[in-house]
Amino acid sequence: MSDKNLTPMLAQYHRIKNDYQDALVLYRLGDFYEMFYEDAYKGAKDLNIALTKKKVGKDKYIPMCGIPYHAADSYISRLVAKGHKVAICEQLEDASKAKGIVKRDVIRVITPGTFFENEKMKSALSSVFPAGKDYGVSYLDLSTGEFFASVMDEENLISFIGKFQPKEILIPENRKFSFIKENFKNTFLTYLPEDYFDEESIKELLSFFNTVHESSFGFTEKEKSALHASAAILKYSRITQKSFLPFIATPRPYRGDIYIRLDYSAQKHLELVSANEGNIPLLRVIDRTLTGMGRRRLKFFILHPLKDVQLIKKRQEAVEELYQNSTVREKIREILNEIFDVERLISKISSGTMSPRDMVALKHSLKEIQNLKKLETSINSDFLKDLFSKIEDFHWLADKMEKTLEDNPPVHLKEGGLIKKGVDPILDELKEIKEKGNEWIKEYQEQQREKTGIQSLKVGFNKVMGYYIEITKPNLKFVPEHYRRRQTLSNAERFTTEELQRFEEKILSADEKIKALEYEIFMKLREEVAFISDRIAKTAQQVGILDAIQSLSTIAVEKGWVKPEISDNYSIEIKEGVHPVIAETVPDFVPNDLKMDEKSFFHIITGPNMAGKSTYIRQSAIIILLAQTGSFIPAKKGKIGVVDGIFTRIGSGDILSKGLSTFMVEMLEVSNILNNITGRSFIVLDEVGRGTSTYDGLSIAWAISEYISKKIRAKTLFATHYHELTKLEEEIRGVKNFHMHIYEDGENIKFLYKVMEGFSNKSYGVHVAKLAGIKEEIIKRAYEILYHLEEEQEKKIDETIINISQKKEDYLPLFKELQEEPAEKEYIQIIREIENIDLASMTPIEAMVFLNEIKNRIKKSSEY
Ligand SMILES: Nc1ncnc2c1ncn2[C@@H]1O[C@H](COP(=O)(O)OP(=O)(O)OP(=O)(O)O)[C@@H](O)[C@H]1O
Repeated sequence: MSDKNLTPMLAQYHRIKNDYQDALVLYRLGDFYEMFYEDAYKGAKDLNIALTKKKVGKDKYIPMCGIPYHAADSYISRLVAKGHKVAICEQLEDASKAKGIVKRDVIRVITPGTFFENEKMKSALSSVFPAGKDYGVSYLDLSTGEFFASVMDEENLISFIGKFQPKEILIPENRKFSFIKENFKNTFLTYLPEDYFDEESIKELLSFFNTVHESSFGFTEKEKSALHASAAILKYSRITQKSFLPFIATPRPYRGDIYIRLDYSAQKHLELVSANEGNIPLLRVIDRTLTGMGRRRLKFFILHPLKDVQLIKKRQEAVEELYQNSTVREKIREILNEIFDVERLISKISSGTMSPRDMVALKHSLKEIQNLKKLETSINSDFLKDLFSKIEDFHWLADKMEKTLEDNPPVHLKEGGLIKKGVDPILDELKEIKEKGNEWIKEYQEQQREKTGIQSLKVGFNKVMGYYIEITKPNLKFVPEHYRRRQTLSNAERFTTEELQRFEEKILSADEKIKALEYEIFMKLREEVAFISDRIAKTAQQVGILDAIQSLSTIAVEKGWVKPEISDNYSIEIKEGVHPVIAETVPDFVPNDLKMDEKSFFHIITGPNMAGKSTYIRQSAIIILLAQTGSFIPAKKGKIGVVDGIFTRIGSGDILSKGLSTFMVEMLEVSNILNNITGRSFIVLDEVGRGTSTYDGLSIAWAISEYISKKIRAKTLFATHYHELTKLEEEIRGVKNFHMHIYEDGENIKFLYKVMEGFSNKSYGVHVAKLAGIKEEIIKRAYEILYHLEEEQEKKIDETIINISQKKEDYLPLFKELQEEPAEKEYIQIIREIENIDLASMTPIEAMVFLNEIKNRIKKSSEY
């Protein structure tokens, strides 16, 4: 449609919409935001509101739906949560004063990753830029200003996204990166033109942070792609947020290499920060933080256990100090309890969304931070000393805010009542006029009562009429002539006088001036704070770390946890460890030990269903993880030789949602583990091989166990129902059998939840079926069948195992070849497999999975 055929309003709408094709344009019309055309269909559907029509000419209508301006926030939240981008198109001039069509433009685009003021959404952005086989990746949380970037491989990238859970990921438009989509179904991908990531954008990034050289951010030459990713994230934020752009801290390198490898599966399986339905995540159980900053920092600690013994010990000393010194700990907690989320408050400053009440909250927090700073002299550990030295005292600013701002200001900026007396002489004078005005009114009312003799005469005010004199009907006969009638009510009439009108003008103009001046003074104060917001943000960060540390000390005191001994040794020893989450809900939780060293590092754990195997192997991983974050541990005693990664393969998780078969997902996860482990890793395997036929499953479980225990020698806990695996103990040094102890009394068994040496050769599956209430006659029959099968199988398996063990070379020639010339053989094998695949019958996902597997295998082979 050409502009000529459109009404002026629609022509304006089309011009604006043209620039925001990928967003829903909310077009302000009086008290409503309207959506038109396609946007109206989408909006009405996703908000479940009525789709209406707008008349745009004779017999011409277009689809429309609208949301009220004053309730827009909640509607916008719903649209953004559904993955829409929402362009807010405002009226830029007063409609009553506009000549012709009111000027309008988009003042901000809200996207899933940039809705920073919405606390529920937890919006954050990431961007990914390819760098050879690696990726530059950047993360920005606009609600706190936290901004960091790094370069990493695909596995680490998935783990990174899993840890930080950005709501929106920015990607160059010619790339697909479908592995991101596959792993993070609920994350929105935004494809951006290449120039968002180019050198020019890096220059803009540098100038935004007033620096001329990239090295000032601390990135090395090799990390250039992290800058490309950061440049895109900043550009996108600036373009979408416009004048609403909040505070953004200088980007810093995220040094993944000081942390252990904790892949995405392990984060999920161990239920660290989020859990499957019905379960509670670890973080929620151990969180004793008192501020938003602390909560975020504790979450970071849990997802980033450290590798370096010295770093762990330093943090541990801090936790220990506050553990022992209850006076200082309680004092710190008292103060933290009074501190608001300063990181969030600061981010609001430059976006202009900071309300007077936010400013009072900031003042209050800065005062409390000053009290915190006073505790510096009571602190001894290096870690806390260093932390306190970085907490800046902003009492001068808090004092200034105290002197300037009213203690209980209104919510809105333009209502007045923000600024205290004594700040500005002109403001004081105006306020005096206003106050005197109230007295004047009282006197005037008295005077008029006397003059007219009407005792019920009232001088009142309302927004529409201004000041008036109200006289009840029976007294109308006494009204003097110079009174001018303004309004008739049912039982009274309202009048004004020249004198009263003159007074009104003076008062109202004073009021307007007061509001304008108060606003100006507030904005000046806000600017002053904005000027040093990066310094305040740095202090807030330290307060967050302190909060996380005290939280670890507090939970340790509360639950009687102990400080583990951390070392570079290979061995791990945990005495009477418990699962910190399950022990909360199970009243008589049975503690268990774990002892691993060079002679016993691959533990095969057997035992019936429901006997506590999974709980035990997960609790061991969680205890090691906690120890390496510097935390105390839920045990009687612990000696932890640090691990460089925690890997898990547990349960079936979200297999169906991936559209892959159970077994395929299981094997993908195992393949990832095998590709990334070292001799210093800790592995938890729960029933690997269960998803396929018994013999396939057993063979794979057997081969994996051999590989890990012989070649890699990584500490492993393997819970399994394949009792045949327990034979490995005789075969391989370091493999040891354990079982969950059961008390057996005839047909009845009792779970004791105790891990004991040796294996259990019974699975008690039929017994569990009985517990579940399956009919007695079926249970009886099952026992009969079981008895025969067990006898048969025992014989067979024993023979087979002797054969595999003694004549492995004869039975498995390929196995032997692989061990001798692994790389070449693997390459030949891969070529053969590629020749044989039937592309036509593969889905794109299967093809991707195949390709990914090949890639991993080539990578693995080249490492031999
Ligand atoms: N140490 C313990 N002390 C007390 N109760 C426990 C202990 N460990 C586990 N339990 C209880 O037993 C239940 C089953 O534990 P878990 O899931 O670990 O068994 P499992 O042996 O892995 O079973 P399956 O083989 O069926 O997966 C837990 O939900 C918990 O209630």
